[in-house]
Amino acid sequence: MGEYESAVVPAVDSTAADIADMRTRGAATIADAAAQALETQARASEATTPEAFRSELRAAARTLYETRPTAVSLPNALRYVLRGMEGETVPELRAATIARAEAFQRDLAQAQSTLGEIGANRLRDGDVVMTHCHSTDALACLEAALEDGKAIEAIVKETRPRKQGHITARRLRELGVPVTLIVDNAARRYLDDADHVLVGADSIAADGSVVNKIGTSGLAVNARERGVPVMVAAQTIKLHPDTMTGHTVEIEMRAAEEVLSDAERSDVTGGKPDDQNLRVANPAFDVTPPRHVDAIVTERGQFPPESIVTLMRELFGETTGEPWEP
Ligand SMILES: O=C(COP(=O)(O)O)[C@H](O)[C@H](O)COP(=O)(O)O
Repeated sequence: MGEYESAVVPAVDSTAADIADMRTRGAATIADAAAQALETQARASEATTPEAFRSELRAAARTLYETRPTAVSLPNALRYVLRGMEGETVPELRAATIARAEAFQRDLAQAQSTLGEIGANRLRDGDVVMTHCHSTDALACLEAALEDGKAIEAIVKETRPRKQGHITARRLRELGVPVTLIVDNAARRYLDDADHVLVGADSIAADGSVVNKIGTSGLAVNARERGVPVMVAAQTIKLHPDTMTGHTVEIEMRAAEEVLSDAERSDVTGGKPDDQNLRVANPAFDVTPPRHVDAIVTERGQFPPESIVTLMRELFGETTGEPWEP
């Protein structure tokens, strides 16, 4: 344990646990919660020297960062807040960090609503949209289209194993959108009824590849074959700066129990739950190549995936490095 890790406040640990256990989930929501946790750390810090304050905030950032590896919005949020940690005294550092975290959360909400308005322009009155998982950025596009007075229907993929499609279906029903909920395996059949596939992203790589919930890439391949355009709604916080220098995005592997309960395992193994030759693979995300994506919609406009790198260079320069690095 580093010198300052013990000074990380319980609220940061509980935010980290909520992210790791997916009580807080979805890339934008994770980023928002992480910024909020750094703000809480800044407010609660009992550091008496600027060096101790900075170290505590970095330790908090590291605790948050180590929860889920795939969504780049998390390190991007941490990096953004820590870069604003400026000042010569503890009160100055505290005030600057709090202001920066608050600005981040405001900008995040604003970016989502701007993105929604841009994405809504792609949707016409009467369109049917197929969704996968639950993405607040994707829903922002649908919400803006509804506000424009367009009638929209949705085909919502259940999204195994965690069934985030239920969250999407609930939210869409709250908005008055007629929903057809389907199991993931029915997606190809129902693509014939869809005018768009609309998904979010956890990370977007410099070559325009989209990292999103497992099953997105298969959906995109089928949609391309069926001639249904694939639209990815992703705030620029989803752009992965490290991929500009050749790094790949780590795909999170989650617990076997999400796929197979203990009782099911016992059933499958004929009462031998310790059978080492029954393995469960549970990747949370996959990578959709740019050729299967029609448009990436951000708060800075809509981009063909191949040109997203120009936006990345503009926003991040050549930035890499871990968020907690001084
Ligand atoms: O893949 C997921 C969520 O996966 P999980 O449920 O494993 O977190 C979402 O499509 C993206 O995170 C975008 O969401 P948003 O648009 O809300 O950032």
